[in-house]
Amino acid sequence: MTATEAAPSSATGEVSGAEIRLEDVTKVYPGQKAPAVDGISLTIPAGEIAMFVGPSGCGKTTTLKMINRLIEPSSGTIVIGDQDVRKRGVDELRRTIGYVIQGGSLFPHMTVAKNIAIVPKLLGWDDDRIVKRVDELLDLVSLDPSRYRDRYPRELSGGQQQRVGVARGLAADPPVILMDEPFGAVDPITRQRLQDELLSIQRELRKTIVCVTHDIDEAIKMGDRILILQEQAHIAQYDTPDVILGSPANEFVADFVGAGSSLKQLSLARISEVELRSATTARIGERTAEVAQRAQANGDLAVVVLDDRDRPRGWPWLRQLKGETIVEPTEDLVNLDSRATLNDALDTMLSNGHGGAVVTGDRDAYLGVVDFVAVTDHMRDMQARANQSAAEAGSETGGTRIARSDDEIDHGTDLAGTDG
Ligand SMILES: Nc1ncnc2c1ncn2[C@@H]1O[C@H](COP(=O)(O)OP(=O)(O)OP(=O)(O)O)[C@@H](O)[C@H]1O
Repeated sequence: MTATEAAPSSATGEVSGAEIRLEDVTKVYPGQKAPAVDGISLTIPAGEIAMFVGPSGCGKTTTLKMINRLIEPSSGTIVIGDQDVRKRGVDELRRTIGYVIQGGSLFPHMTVAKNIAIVPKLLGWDDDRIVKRVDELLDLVSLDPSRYRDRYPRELSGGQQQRVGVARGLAADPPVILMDEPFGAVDPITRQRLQDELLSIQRELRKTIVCVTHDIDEAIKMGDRILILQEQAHIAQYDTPDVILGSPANEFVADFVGAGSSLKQLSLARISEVELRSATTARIGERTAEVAQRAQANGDLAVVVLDDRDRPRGWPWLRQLKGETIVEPTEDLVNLDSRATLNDALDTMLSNGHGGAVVTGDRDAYLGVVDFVAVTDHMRDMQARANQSAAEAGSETGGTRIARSDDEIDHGTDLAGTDG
């Protein structure tokens, strides 16, 4: 097995990605004097998500596209696993690197299944294996295979097209996936869902993912590491989100990340840190009277309806339960993945009228319900901890870092105060 043919991913969460190393990589476009990318060196550990952010024209996309040789570097070395990408045929290289761009870029004349199967077909997989893989991937990106495999891209919403784009990027189980503004073209709620789905998929697959984004909140939410670039792809800072938020390396980073970072700290805290409540659940086909009785005994006014794979399908109020048995709900329930951020949680809670949200884990399976009080309590705890570490940092170092923290804390108080 070569370094770029990773072992098939399993549900165990083992790393199936490969390390990516850039060594003094430069790109000068023909006819230009100044390099678009000027000697960047960077290591992305196997199994991590690296988010590239920076001002327009700073060289994010050029850097990304040099990894799969859509753009050839002028000098320097790029190594994936233990192989120099220049030593590999361009076609073969690209088949082992997933590539996902804005809108999914699906071929309009091909069905969803055919779009997903492009690379496996090129790799000569037999038909049975391809059919199985396509269904498995549609399932993974939360599209019911029987409903969607034979549709054409025009018969899908923007978010669904983007999901198919992600499925296509994953099709041949590549160790490395490159993404260029993958969720740039969808509305905020769909964007949040797609982000959550990608995080959930990544929890299982542990690929190495490199993703260009314009959205610093997306970078904070998704990234194990964030690369902040200045002009000509000079590195302003490359670190974990909490270090970048807590200790920006310079003014450029501080400005870029934005003032009042406690709001952004909410993007660091995950639902998985908050205590969940176990709400009354019901199965499709169960007798309504029994479900209502159970809910009343629990003091619940609504029940979470689960399908046969434990996936929440709806969250009807008791008064909405008509008929003898529980039927498949028609509402479009917005679930929260346990890796969603507290920011996402607040958005979802404010839009559904339940004062809470249904939380799911791997493969969209039901975990529990998070409510408004639990989130605001958690925010208060976070703030108390931030206060304490600011005070401790103050007694050690004094000065500017404290001023910044005070600023952050004020914003935190505002938020908790207004919404809670
Ligand atoms: N094919 C090309 N020929 C000449 N110059 C190019 C070419 N592609 C990009 N550039 C220039 O190289 C620089 C970096 O471009 P790149 O697209 O990598 O930036 P970016 O950070 O991804 O920008 P954005 O956020 O706007 O997409 C820019 O100054 C751009 O104008």
